[in-house]
Amino acid sequence: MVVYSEDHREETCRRGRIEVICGSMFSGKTEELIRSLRRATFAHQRVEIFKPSIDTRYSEEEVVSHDNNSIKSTPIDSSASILLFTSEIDVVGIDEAQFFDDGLPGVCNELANRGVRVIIAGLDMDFKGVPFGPIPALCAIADEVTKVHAICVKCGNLAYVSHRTVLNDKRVLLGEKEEYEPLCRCCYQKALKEDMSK
Ligand SMILES: Nc1ncnc2c1ncn2[C@@H]1O[C@H](COP(=O)(O)OP(=O)(O)O)[C@@H](O)[C@H]1O
Ligand SMILES: Cc1cn([C@H]2C[C@H](O)[C@@H](COP(=O)(O)O)O2)c(=O)[nH]c1=O
Ligand SMILES: [Zn+2]
Repeated sequence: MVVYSEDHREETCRRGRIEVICGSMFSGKTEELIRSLRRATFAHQRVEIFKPSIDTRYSEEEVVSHDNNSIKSTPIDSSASILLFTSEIDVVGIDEAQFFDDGLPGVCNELANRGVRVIIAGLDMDFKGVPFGPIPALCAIADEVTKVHAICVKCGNLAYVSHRTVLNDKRVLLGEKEEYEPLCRCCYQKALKEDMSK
């Protein structure tokens, strides 16, 4: 039996592919990314990990999950830089991909066409429920898309969006539990109504 995310043929054969892990905040995207990249390292594959340099939330140099799991990464400003670091690499991991520019899908396609396995984690939607940055395009060109879910902090159902709990309308606002809560569709609608009446 092949367990979810343990398809060893897909993990280890050298065929290029694009895998997207998306969902709301606290849905386990980074945990899943780190797990896949660690497994690739155990399989003696050459792994390189990138994150946008604006994401300094927990660490400048590491990808860090909400549970404090971490893995070393290279912070970069532009998706084009990924191509400079990835000759002789088998697996490329990218976290917080929603913050990258629209060149990212082209870069991932080029890597996959060269035979690289590309694993991308990112928010599918912003706090307004609008598809975020290059993630929709990445989902379209991906060989595999995994949508993960947090638990709605109001009712315990599966969450689908990250509700911003502080007053700020900018699309990019780094944050954690002080600024965001994962909510299901129903609780999100209620929360938006409450926000409007404040
Ligand atoms: N409401 C929640 N639902 C699910 N997990 C949560 C929640 N709040 C905190 N967590 C923690 O967040 C972890 C996932 O963190 P992480 O992989 O960094 O998520 P993401 O990258 O999607 O934001 C979970 O393993 C869990 O311990
Ligand atoms: C919804 C939303 C989130 N952000 C920020 C908040 C965090 O710093 C990251 C998401 O991190 P995670 O690993 O998925 O928990 O993105 C934002 O800037 N704008 C938003 O709309
Ligand atoms: Zn709910």
